[in-house]
Amino acid sequence: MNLPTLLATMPKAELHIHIEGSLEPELIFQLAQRNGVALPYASVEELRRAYAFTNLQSFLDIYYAGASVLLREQDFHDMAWAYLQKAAADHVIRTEIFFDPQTHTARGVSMETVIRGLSRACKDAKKLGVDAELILCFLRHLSEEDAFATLEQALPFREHFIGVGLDSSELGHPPEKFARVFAKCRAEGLHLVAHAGEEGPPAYVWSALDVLKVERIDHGVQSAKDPALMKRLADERIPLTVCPLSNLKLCVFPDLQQHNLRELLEAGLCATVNSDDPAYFGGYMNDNFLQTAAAIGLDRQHAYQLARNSFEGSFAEPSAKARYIERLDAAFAAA
Ligand code: HPA
Ligand SMILES: [Zn+2]
Repeated sequence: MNLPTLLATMPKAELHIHIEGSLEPELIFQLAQRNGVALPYASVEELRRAYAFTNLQSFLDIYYAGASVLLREQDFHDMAWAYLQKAAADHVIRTEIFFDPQTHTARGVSMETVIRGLSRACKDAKKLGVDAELILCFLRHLSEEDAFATLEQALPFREHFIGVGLDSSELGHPPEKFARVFAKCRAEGLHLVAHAGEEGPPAYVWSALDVLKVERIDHGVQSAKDPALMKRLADERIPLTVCPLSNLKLCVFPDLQQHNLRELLEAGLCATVNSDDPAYFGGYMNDNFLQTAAAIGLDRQHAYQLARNSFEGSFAEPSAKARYIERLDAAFAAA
């Protein structure tokens, strides 16, 4: 089996996907019509043409505007279901999905509407052969007080999400701004992750680990600038959820050939490949794997390690992890 086919068909986990970032322009227009929401774009093509980003903030402005069409439980379900079908087609057998409740509650949509819609789609995903879980993200450009209020609204639905994360504008909003709310989440037994070192410095990765006590770093590619941090990440096998096409589209790297994924892997880090916001960045999981492999020259061993890292880095129960890895080994043995 050639490498592209192996990359596409190997079982894998996705650990970094914002569900609002899976909203395709076609679905944005359908939902706008269904809900009577006016859009500042005349057509799907015009909206797609606006997807020319120069950095994280230029993307976030359009991403939050796109989410304004989501009003009802069914809308959240339909968005997640569309993503889960794409994930299944890419041989994703486990996915841990971020959602941004503050983007919706700030518009008057209830926490219950958001969580029930997404959670129903995750349960339905079993029919597709995908184990899907939810991770609630706090928006870091808002206050910690706002994050506490969000947690309060979400706790009645505690059984519907497995952890919390931290996303949105990184620069100027270091992890330590959220020290107290993460401590509370930890006491609640929630898993903890945070975006760090996407555009921000290695210091933000250190504080995500040492102050927030996160179990995984989302992005983390700037860690390569700090040898002591690289050693820590490798020694402790702290997973990095790397998103190559996102990094390309948000100009974190000038081109995919210069992406440092290989460097991270070869330094022994638990690096993984993920899609981040696939509707905005030009590709789902297999697009990320195939384009990155071609650009930086990944081989069969890298492919195996990336898939294995994705299961190792997941929050699945040990028995489920073992089953996933058995399926991976069987796929490589047959290939
Ligand atoms: O890549 C990202 N970084 C920060 N916040 C985000 N929200 C959606 N995608 C991202
Ligand atoms: Zn992200």
